[in-house]
Amino acid sequence: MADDPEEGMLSWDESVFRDEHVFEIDYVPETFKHRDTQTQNLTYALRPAVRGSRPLNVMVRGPPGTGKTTAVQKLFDEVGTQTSDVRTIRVNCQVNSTRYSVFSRLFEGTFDYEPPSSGISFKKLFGQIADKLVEDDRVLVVALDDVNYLFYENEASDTLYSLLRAHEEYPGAKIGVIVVSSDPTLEVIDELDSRVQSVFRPEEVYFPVYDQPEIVDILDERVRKGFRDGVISRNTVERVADRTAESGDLRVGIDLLRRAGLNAEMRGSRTVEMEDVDAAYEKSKYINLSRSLSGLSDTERALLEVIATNDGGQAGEVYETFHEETALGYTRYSEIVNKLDQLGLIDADYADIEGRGRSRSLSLSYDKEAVLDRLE
Ligand SMILES: Nc1ncnc2c1ncn2[C@@H]1O[C@H](COP(=O)(O)OP(=O)(O)OP(=O)(O)O)[C@@H](O)[C@H]1O
Repeated sequence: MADDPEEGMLSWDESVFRDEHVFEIDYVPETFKHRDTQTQNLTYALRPAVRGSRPLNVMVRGPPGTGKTTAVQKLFDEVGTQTSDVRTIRVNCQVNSTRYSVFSRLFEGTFDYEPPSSGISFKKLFGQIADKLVEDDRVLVVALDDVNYLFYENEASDTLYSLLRAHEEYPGAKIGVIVVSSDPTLEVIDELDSRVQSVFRPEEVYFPVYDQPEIVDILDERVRKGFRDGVISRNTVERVADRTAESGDLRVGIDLLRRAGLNAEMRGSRTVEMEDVDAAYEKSKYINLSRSLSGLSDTERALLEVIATNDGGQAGEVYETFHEETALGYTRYSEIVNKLDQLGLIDADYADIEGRGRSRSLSLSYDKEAVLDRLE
């Protein structure tokens, strides 16, 4: 086949990629540029844990795709190389969005197996985790990643309260918490109950969006590892970085490189050109949308679909259709509307309606077809 490639197609052993894996979501970059201050502050907060004491709590904030999860991952890896007396567990709150489910994950991280599926009380679950910590004389560091999802479900205060007061109920238990929020509009401390505020005074670490030159610098490593030599020019990488800077999310840039590479191959080209990047951007720009949608439950998706088909509709009318489809009541409906609004998927604005006072109109924040396509 390599001798006689069909016109316009690369043969199987020809590729623009050297290693496509570096563009995938679970790839942990070797170098972590432009995050020195943040890494230092995080390390400083965790130093006491390495010495066997309770670490400082930390609040990490910053928009999506600014390296927060990567920083925590790298920090936990580093702690692991220093000592085995600290247990580090990262909880993805998009998946584990209630106190019970956060603690189930902590149980799993502690014992290496899941808690009994028949269900045990929260108190028991917590007791077993704490007893094991004290027995092993280990410090536990919990990273609540995407903690904003706990707020959307009204579970943040209870979860933090349990973690922060653990040492009172279980003497000898040493737990530190890193909360990571990717919702720039969420005032984490203000939104907590006062009983939590009085015990939670975290160090703050902020992750700003990367600017265009920083993005070029960071993407350069992926380009060198992921593409064969000479496949993509500096100008084209600059274009990728321009697009990425518009969205502020580094994931857009990584996804753009991969899709542009695939587009080039589809054209039968051995080089990635501007046109490949521009075509890829039509998909890559929605990476954040896809990510938000992937965390939604069936009912949340159902409501979003109703809103999409009645884009700009009044909250009351949308509710009627939603209720017909799901039989859910108004309270649950309002909660989901708020969550979709907080996630940046919809805009729920109050407007004066003639003769009917003030009412909310619900409109999509993204292109309708883009949402409907991805909901299918
Ligand atoms: N400085 C950097 N160097 C190399 N890669 C980076 C850097 N910062 C982020 N990345 C990459 O960008 C992607 C997104 O980063 P990460 O998941 O850490 O962001 P985040 O801020 O946690 O996002 P979210 O808030 O949406 O969870 C990952 O693929 C990560 O490897």
